[in-house]
Amino acid sequence: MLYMVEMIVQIPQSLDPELAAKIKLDEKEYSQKLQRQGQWRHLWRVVGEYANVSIFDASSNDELHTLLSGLPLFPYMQIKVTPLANHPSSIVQE
Ligand SMILES: O=C(O)CC1=CCC(=O)O1
Repeated sequence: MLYMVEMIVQIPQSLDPELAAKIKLDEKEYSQKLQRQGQWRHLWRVVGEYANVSIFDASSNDELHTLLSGLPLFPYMQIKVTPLANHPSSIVQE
């Protein structure tokens, strides 16, 4: 199943900058692993915001929740999930 996932990152100013840098590196590694596995299909930056829009492919809501809650930045993000269905006019059916 495909999901549109919108993430807004809000790292507190009080967080140690070295720790913040480490979490961002871990986030990159984690996201690239999921992208290589095909579970994180698209990752787009929202222009002008510390936010992204992504497309995930997960077998269930529970699997998606596990993937998202494993994000190193999870404690510092607002996440909105929208499940996607095929559009009848689309020439690509997933
Ligand atoms: O910078 C972001 O939008 C948060 C993020 C998600 C995957 C990644 O590598 O960074």
